[in-house]
Amino acid sequence: MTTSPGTKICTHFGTCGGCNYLDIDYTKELRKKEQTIKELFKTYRHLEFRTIVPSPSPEYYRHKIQLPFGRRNIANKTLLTLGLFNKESTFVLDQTECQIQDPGLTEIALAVKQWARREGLLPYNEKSRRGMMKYLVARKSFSTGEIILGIVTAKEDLPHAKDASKRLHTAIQNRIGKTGKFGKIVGIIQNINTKHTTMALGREEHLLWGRPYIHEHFGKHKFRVGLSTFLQVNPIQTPSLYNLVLDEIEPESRVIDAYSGIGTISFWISGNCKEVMGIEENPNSHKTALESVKYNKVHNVRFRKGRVAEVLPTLFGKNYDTLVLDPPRTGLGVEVAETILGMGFKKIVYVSCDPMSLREDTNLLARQYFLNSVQPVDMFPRTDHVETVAVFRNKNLT
Ligand SMILES: C[S@@+](CC[C@H](N)C(=O)[O-])C[C@H]1O[C@@H](n2cnc3c(N)ncnc32)[C@H](O)[C@@H]1O
Repeated sequence: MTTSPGTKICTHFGTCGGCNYLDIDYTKELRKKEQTIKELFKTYRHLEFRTIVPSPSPEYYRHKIQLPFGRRNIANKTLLTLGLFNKESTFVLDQTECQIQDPGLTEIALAVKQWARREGLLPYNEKSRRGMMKYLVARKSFSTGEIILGIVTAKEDLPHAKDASKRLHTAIQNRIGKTGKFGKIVGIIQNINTKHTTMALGREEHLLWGRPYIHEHFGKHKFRVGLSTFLQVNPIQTPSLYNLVLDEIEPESRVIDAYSGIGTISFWISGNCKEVMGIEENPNSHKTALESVKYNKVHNVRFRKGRVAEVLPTLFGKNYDTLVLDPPRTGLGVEVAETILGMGFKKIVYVSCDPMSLREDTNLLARQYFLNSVQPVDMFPRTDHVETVAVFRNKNLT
């Protein structure tokens, strides 16, 4: 079996919970993903299945990492590890390489692990609730190469925080060098998460060095992105995804962009719209979206903060004709679907990162909307995940 020309299979493949398809040719992987979507939606009549959009790069595309710290016996020594969980989620791998992460982020992860070992820091243990180090979260801008990283700790008092963070900065600089080949570190943050939860990030942040955001560009729009806001992890493929949404927006449309994050889709489609209203619950994402309105001098985009289930009904009767949806993996659920059915949008463009919840939501919307097309987009090469853009039309308005 072959992968893309020149690709060697990662040492962790088979054990690591990250990749599923490193051992097959990328074209074969794409056909498998297309088949999954076709199979799931085969009972929908008159549906147009579009060909999957391949990622421009099936390797090194992830520009955000969220890696847990763990502990392993390596060469008869118990050592702190940093990497993804194994497939069975029973231990954290000692990551030495990764073929889907941006190489700069892999270098950062290696530097952080060496630093934590030298400092004698202990990984947090969920059972005993002892230890300090929970996660490394890092994000790199595709357009500027800027990198921020967050060390997530279980307690506030990182031992000798000031000196330890200086040593961390030096360790990272030494690892990634000054040529810019791996990117440029602009901020180091301590994020404190005292809760026993599956969420990586806590609410409290201390800036240890630099600034807490990177500059990222999408098309002609610029954003300042922090650690805790959502951003597509494959920025190389994101323009293709957003263009598929834009293609469905008729000129002078009045659009609601629900689950808008920092507003990247809202800004992307704004040139074709009379008005766009984004809805987002994460306060940091909402704040970033508002700042971006000023920063980019865009006058037809607005944002409301809150849960879609609560904000959407307040926009009833305000003449929005098109709804863009980009929910988390759980999808819309009954309450939001019922609200949508009561609002009479002409068209719905649904960006989904989970085909199963997309199918459930399609059934919920079926009373008033027929599914016109599904277009798979490969945002997550080498993994099982596949993104889909689905277009729905109102049965009463076509
Ligand atoms: C898949 S992301 C999409 C973001 C954006 N469209 C983009 O392309 O970057 C989903 C977003 O929905 C937000 N979210 C999740 N549940 C929500 C809810 N019930 N109401 C409003 N926003 C929600 C998340 O914070 C996240 O920013």
